[in-house]
Amino acid sequence: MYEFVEVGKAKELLKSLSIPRKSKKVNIQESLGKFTSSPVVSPMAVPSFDNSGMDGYAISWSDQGESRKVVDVIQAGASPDFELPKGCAVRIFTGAPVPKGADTVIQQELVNRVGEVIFFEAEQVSLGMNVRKAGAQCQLGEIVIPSQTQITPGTIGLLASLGILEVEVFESPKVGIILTGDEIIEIGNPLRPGQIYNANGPSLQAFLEKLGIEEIKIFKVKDEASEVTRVVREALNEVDVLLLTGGISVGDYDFVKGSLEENGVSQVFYKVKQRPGKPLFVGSMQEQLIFALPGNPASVLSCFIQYVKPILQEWMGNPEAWSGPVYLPISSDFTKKAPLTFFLKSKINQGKVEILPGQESFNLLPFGIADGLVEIPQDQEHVEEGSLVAFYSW
Ligand SMILES: Nc1nc2c(c(=O)[nH]1)N[C@H]1C(S)=C(S)[C@@H](COP(=O)(O)OP(=O)(O)OC[C@H]3O[C@@H](n4cnc5c(N)ncnc54)[C@H](O)[C@@H]3O)O[C@H]1N2
Ligand code: MOO
Repeated sequence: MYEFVEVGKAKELLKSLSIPRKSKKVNIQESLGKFTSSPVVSPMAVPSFDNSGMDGYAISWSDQGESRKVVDVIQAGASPDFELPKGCAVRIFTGAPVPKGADTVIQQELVNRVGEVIFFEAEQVSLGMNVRKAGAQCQLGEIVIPSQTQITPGTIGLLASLGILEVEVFESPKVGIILTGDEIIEIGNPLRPGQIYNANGPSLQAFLEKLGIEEIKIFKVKDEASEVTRVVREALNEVDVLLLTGGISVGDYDFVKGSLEENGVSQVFYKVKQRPGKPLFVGSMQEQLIFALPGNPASVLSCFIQYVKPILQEWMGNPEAWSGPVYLPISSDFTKKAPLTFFLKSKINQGKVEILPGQESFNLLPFGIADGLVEIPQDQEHVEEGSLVAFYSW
């Protein structure tokens, strides 16, 4: 049971958790952004027949001379059952099958046609030119997409070209969000004194949707111990990953940690040497993972990006889930005193990263324009303009 761990240790603990990934078959049109859970094997050779790569004339290269008699026409979609006679050519179009006996296509720009005879210069022609051979793209049984590949529009095109209707992908976990806090009001309602709008819920929901989480359940609970325990139990019956916001600090109305323990959740770690997001709690129960995010909006978003997002990506088969930050030069000096890792809302301007004003953990203003977070390590007090800093994009 770890307490007040460094950021690196927190990530190490998360990486060591076992993740119960499941896979399912989906229609290729619904697979965009998901990761393949097994290699995709080609059910056929592609192209399945030799075909022309140009509009022109199909000939046999070994026939002698610089002219041929045109004896037929083959369109794309045709299935010719004749063999090209010696010394002859057929008019052919892009994508049309090259007939038996022909091995070379001369594009029409290189040909002078007079009546039924074509003339060309032999030195401009080479054996096999403009013929797309059967199996040139892939052979029957060949692995065309490895496991754990993210499906892009291009991948979908490839799958369709192979006649594949469904693809096996990793399922996304069901994620629950429990919002705690008597002061939290849904947008669309008037605010009474002491109340604030629920910012964490909509923002977490958007993050989850962006990651491709398909099932999201939202729960709201009053700051009352028995209620928090009841709603945690209800949520744990329904989801694979449970996120909570607020109520994880040490206040008299912070009931989340106790409620999780009462429901049998074991602590992986509690509190991280970071700002914002210090009171983060991570727990596990059988195959479920539980993240109690500190209620301040900046803490929620920082903890989500640093810890929840990579776990969810790993769950969904992304091999780059923990690949870490990119390094960019910082646009001005930065100094901190506290021996904590800082995560700072930042914007990229002309290749440099700028730390935005308003870094307090209640302040959402910089999130309006930020591109991501800069990480300043725990023991570093000063960063000089132009030096490289770790940057995590959304
Ligand atoms: N005595 C101490 N007090 C606090 C400590 C500490 O170490 N000792 N840590 C502070 C830090 S750091 C953080 S972060 C917060 C975390 O507190 P909780 O997780 O218990 O969160 P709450 O108190 O419930 O809420 C904090 C803050 O966030 C607002 N909030 C909550 N939910 C939402 C929401 N859905 N949308 C928008 N804003 C939300 C809430 O109104 C509070 O202002 O504890 C410090 N205190
Ligand atoms: O850990 Mo808190 O987010 O600094 O306010």
